[in-house]
Amino acid sequence: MQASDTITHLPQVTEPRNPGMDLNMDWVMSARANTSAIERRAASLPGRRSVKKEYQAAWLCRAVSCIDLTTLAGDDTGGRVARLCAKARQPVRGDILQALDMTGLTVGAVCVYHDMVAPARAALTGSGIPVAAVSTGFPAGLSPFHLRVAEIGESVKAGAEEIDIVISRRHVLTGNWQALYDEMRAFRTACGDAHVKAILATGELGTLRNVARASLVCMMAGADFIKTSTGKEGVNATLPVTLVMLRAIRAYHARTGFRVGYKPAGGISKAKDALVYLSMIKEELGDRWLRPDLFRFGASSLLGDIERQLEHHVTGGYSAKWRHPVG
Ligand SMILES: O=C[C@H](O)COP(=O)(O)O
Repeated sequence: MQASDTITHLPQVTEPRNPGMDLNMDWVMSARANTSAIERRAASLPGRRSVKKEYQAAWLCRAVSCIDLTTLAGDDTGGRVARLCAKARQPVRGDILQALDMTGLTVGAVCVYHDMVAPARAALTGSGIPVAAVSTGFPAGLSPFHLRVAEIGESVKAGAEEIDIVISRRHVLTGNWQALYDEMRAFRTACGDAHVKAILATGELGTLRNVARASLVCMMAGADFIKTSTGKEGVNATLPVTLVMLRAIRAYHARTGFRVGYKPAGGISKAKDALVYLSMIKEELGDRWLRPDLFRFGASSLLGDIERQLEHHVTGGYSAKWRHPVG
């Protein structure tokens, strides 16, 4: 028996998120992940043509609108963040966007450390693009709990509308689901009206079953999004982890009617990989999730390759066959 099997019930979740729902630890513990089946399916995905050539430009524009354009470096400056924000406002060259009839396209959000929230907010004024702040002692989440909670409040005060928190991996690794639930609840409360994305750091959680259970607990405790990684772990977003998290989101939606978003992050830098992720979302969750309010890529270097591919599509004459990927 694992430590996680000895934990009893979570408190019943009766907050607005899960009105009247009988969600408890039994449900969390029933989450399984058939690792070999998931890995087989994930391995088959990139080999297939995920999106037909004539629709790829539309899908790539959709991918752009779902990017959390990120800089999370120790040498970030106001100048670098201002340049990033200019790119966020116009992520692709104007002539390409015009040819695709996509002028006005922007990314989903700009994602920075706390100290860069104010410069980012200033640079994005009037754009409608939200600022996301990584928080709670990102990336390890090992600073004192009260400071992690306070950090959220500071970033919200500075203008962040989205907060990407990191969970304590040890709560998962020791099967202390109650502690994970309580931590997530406290972070959720500190966010107030800001959206909260729960970074699971899946590369450090040991098993896919742990990923499934941590996903459910974070959703029950109020996460608006679940996110794979900080980008700083040894292993970041992967397709098997994505399948597990998408299925947890699907199970949670089936049980509660509440749609939680998904954000793969870390190491996603190729347009063709972005298409694989989008087609997985469409297959596992449906078109409703292919929008920035429910899907984001956390990426610092994906945009360049997408822009290059869009240029090829335009010069290849595919702009005339423009089709919107979802309804
Ligand atoms: O949340 C976003 C990630 O830190 C970005 O990772 P990346 O730099 O590998 O794209």
